[in-house]
Amino acid sequence: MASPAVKKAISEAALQYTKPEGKVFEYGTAGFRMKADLLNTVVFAVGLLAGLRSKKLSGQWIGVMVTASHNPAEDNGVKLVDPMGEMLEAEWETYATRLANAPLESIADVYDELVKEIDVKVTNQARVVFARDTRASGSRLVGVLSAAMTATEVEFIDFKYMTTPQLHYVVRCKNTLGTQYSYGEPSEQGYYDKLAQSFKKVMRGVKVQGSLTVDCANGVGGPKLRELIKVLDSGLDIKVINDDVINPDSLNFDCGADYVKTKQRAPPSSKAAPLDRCASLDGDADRLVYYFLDESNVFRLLDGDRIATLAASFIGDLARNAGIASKLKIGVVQTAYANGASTDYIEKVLKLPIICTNTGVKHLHHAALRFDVGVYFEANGHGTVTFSENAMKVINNTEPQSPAQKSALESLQALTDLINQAVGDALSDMLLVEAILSHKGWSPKEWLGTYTDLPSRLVRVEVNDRSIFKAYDAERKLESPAGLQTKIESLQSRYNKGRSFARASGTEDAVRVYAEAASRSEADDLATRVANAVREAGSTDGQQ
Ligand SMILES: CC(=O)N[C@H]1[C@@H](OP(=O)(O)O)O[C@H](CO)[C@@H](O)[C@@H]1O
Ligand SMILES: [Mg+2]
Repeated sequence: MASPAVKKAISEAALQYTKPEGKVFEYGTAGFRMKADLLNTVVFAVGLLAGLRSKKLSGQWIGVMVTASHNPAEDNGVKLVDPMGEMLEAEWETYATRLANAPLESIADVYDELVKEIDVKVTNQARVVFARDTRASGSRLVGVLSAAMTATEVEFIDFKYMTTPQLHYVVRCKNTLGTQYSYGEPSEQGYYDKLAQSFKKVMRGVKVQGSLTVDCANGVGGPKLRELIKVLDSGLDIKVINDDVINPDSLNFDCGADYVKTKQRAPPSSKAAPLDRCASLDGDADRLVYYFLDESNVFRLLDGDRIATLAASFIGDLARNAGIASKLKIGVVQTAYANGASTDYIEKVLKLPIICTNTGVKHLHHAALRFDVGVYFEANGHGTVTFSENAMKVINNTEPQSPAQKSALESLQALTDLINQAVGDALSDMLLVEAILSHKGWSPKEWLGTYTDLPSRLVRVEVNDRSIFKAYDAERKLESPAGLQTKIESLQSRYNKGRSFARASGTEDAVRVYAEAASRSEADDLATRVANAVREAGSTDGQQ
């Protein structure tokens, strides 16, 4: 049971805030996310829960990140990070939702109910690290977070501005410090040094060709990339663009990974010439996409599926060259949004197993852990590679029998440090891509040439109640509304290589429809027809 003093402190601190009327909060795929001025009481609840989570886990460090990623500048959000740098355990999402919806007058009681229900030893230590992106509302919100933690006597460290993956990194470092699993120095500098040193190792004997233009979405990735460049002594020429963090409205405006992926075009501010290598980060630098203009000035996108295939093929080659391929189960994790051509390429050319999961990185991450080397990416650019304990052992303990084997093993070792295994990380993924392209001697054109994407279309459909759209089979099929799945299947069968599915978004009040087919017009046509069917099912079902 929480002490009366702590309960009183919670109540007093809570009453400084006002709960937005009639709003129901839910801890979704990306934590809580909404207009920043509605977030005070939610962040307060998250501060309380972070302390409880740490106490429950015997004082391990928990992270709290204040960000709304690629959303507009006026939004903000908050999410919790578990001890190994992974997303909050699913069961705790419901506790977060409960606390966030508790009336302020009784929030201390709800806190106490949770203490009993989850069986938290309140006398345990609680330790939390937090950081925020560059949104103007961030400083107010970390103030609220600190108030909740002060009331509940939680020890905390404010890491100020950080990218989301940097915070995940720090959390994992804090909890592994001094153990055999030590992940690194728990500081921002420690993060840069680890990336720079491992990149240098991976790049031994190869040279980067040309320069890389990086669009930082005018978010926290800009200043952080500049810090990274200071320690990257590797011949990589990075041109930083869209790194304005002074003008608050510029964040994610006409730039960034989400803009590039959804609009299928370069940011208007980009001055890159044809065949120049370009990349875009999102607002909190956990998403990355590459692109270039071809000889005819046509925009060419290299998205998360492309990064996954590039990484899987490179790691597969290294494992073969190191003579350890038979000891490592390498696999790829995708969602239904992965382009069918990438899935085909992984199965038929790379000959690797694939797992398809629900949308949301936590699902992909979880599935990736089933492989020794799990390469996972969402098409939109979230992703990373995980290495199992067995993989680490094999990579670190195999005695090389030849110089070629030695060099492949050293590259693999360096890759395990270069890759942020805690979470998808745009800066780390970017160095990974640069290293692979350098090793292969590829420009983005050769990378694009590995396979041809099927034209695809993503449509957002607003319906009365998206909760009636219930998906199964890794969200590739719908069990309700009744009859809709049959209709979608009949529509897709009319198109060459047609594939389409619809699912309720986990982050927006809408149903997303995806369609791909052999030609642009067929993909567009299929998407439109399925979207119409969804709209119709959404409205008739509401009236029944
Ligand atoms: C099609 C799509 O891009 N969906 C995104 C989006 O999820 P939805 O559940 O589709 O709204 O936001 C998630 C969180 O950022 C991200 O993980 C996911 O990939
Ligand atoms: Mg993001």
